Amino acid sequence: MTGQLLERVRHEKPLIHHITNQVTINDCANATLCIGALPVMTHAVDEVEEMAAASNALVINIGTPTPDQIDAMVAAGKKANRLNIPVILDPVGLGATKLRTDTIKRLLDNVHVSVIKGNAGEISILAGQGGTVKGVESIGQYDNIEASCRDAAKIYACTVVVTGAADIIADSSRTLRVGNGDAMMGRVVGTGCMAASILGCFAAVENDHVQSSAAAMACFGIAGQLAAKRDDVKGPGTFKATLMDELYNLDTASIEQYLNIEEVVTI
Ligand SMILES: Nc1ncnc2c1ncn2[C@@H]1O[C@H](COP(=O)(O)OP(=O)(O)O)[C@@H](O)[C@H]1O
Ligand SMILES: Cc1ncsc1CCOP(=O)(O)O
Ligand SMILES: [Mg+2]
Repeated sequence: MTGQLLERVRHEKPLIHHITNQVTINDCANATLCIGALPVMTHAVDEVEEMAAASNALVINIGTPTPDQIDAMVAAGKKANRLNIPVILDPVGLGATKLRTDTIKRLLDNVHVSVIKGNAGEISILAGQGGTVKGVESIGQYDNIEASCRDAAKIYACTVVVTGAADIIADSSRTLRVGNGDAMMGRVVGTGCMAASILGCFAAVENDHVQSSAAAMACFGIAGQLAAKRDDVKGPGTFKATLMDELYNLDTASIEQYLNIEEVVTI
């Protein structure tokens, strides 16, 4: 399934419209292209509805929010909803400032999102269970994060992905755990944002967003594992460049060898 979905991304080359932050915008564009889809990054209020309509998924990331950009996110999200184009939301830094809290509330009140992806702190806050986010980093221990992931999925009627050493993916009825990835992925800025881009690529080709999200996180994680093993990777700098190479070179054989997706049984 995961390998087939990757092949569909490469065959269909979905256009992934991003309205995203200034820090990792180039990383997201490259990760999208390397996995086999097409990125476009634009946030001008005057064109986002037209661009969203031409796209196969919309990724909204609030990493560096400005008033105009937030208006553009709402306009593009509403247009995507009218056309049944999946919307991925990355609530970067939710809880760190009032602007981020207000922005996520406005987005979720106005736009139906298909997938929300965040770190443990961000998702725990969304689930109403509180959390600490320092800048964009999740701080603290979240022992009930699988339950928080499910709660957030029920509240917002969507699929929720929590990233970490293992990624948790839930909707109202299923929970999956993806064990792929490497600790080096937490040592470079941008892997969380890139994960949202890859989630968009897979959501564009598969309507079951628990399946598409599990495949996306597994592929991204396997690329990270392969990059971390390479002799020419000496630290975060070479790791990040090599991660792009491994996304580009990822094949079915590596997916079959490394795939680590399990269903979490809940009572
Ligand atoms: N210790 C780890 N082991 C395996 N994968 C990791 C680890 N830390 C982060 N990742 C991976 O890195 C990506 C970004 O996750 P994370 O660091 O939690 O996001 P953020 O940058 O938003 O805080 C995800 O694909 C996640 O699976
Ligand atoms: C550092 C920073 N500040 C605002 S957005 C951003 C990038 C966050 O990147 P990621 O969460 O993907 O590591
Ligand atoms: Mg990070």
